[in-house]
Amino acid sequence: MAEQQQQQQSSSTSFSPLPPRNINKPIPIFTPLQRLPAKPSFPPPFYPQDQQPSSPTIAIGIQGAGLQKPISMQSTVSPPRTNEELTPLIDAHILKVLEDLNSEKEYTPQIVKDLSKPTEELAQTIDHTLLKPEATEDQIKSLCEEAVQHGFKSCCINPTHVRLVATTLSETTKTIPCSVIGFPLGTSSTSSKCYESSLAILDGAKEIDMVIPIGHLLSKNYSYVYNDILSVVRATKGLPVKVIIETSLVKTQEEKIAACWIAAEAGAMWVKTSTGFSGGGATVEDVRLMRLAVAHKEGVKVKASGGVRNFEQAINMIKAGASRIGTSNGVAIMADQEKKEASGSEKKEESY
Ligand SMILES: O=C[C@H](O)COP(=O)(O)O
Repeated sequence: MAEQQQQQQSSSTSFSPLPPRNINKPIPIFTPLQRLPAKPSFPPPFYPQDQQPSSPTIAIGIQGAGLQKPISMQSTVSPPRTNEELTPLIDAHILKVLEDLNSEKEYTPQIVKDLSKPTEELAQTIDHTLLKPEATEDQIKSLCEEAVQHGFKSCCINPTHVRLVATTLSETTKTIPCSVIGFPLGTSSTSSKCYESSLAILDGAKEIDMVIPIGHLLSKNYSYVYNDILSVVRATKGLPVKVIIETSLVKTQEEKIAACWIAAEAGAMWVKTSTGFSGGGATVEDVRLMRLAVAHKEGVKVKASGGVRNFEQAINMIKAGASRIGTSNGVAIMADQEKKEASGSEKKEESY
């Protein structure tokens, strides 16, 4: 009875944002009901007019997060864009980008001026990544140590490791925690992605890398994809969101351009090629295409990720238009050239 009352109270309490979490404090143990904030600090997902859920009680996945009693939540924000509205805009954009692709002569990277050797500037383009499910705490700590040592931009990890990374990196501002969301499939509900993002941010994440619902993109259900990204962007309250398109599963240039346009329009700051978990990674062609596909939106950048193993590959990605490299080979990338230089000077010495 008391539990029932508590649930009812919880569903009718006025909403307030989650308090900031002190990352140095031990994590309290929550029951699912307690863990759920009285009201999520993210806005409810937006449903296009043509895709309103049949019952408002399923509009947000709160039941799955611990509540027995469904909560009715209707968005008070103006309705998002419908497929009918989005499709002609996307089709026009596809034509324009394909034209640009054919006519572009030259591109000069704005970042990393010296492309001949690893520099601090290059290190600051690297998201030092460990996303394997079996990653141990010691390996995550080593990831942080390497990132600090080389001056990488971020440590990119799964949400379960964000708190450890935030604590380990608390002395530095140069390297930040970056959490993947809906990773690696992108198939979790929009509400789950929002909630996952909110918790990751409370744990200390400073950037969010989310995976799009790929099947919805391939079904040309553009409004679903737009809504998914927009909801996460709003949940992150101004932190940069990178949108992973998973280019190995999105076969055509048209679909990749559509994904980039939607991400940029929905407020993402980055489009990112790959998770590294779906059998393919970043290619120079995709990075170039994605750069052109977001060029209309000032400030939106491209992250190349998946399969970038050495310095040369990293530089090729930057030359194609990547401003960030997501890689589990950051140390090798920085060492690669140093090794080449060392063996070069040995050869010189030998020849004297
Ligand atoms: O998001 C980044 C990727 O998972 C990194 O892929 P990688 O392990 O092939 O470098």
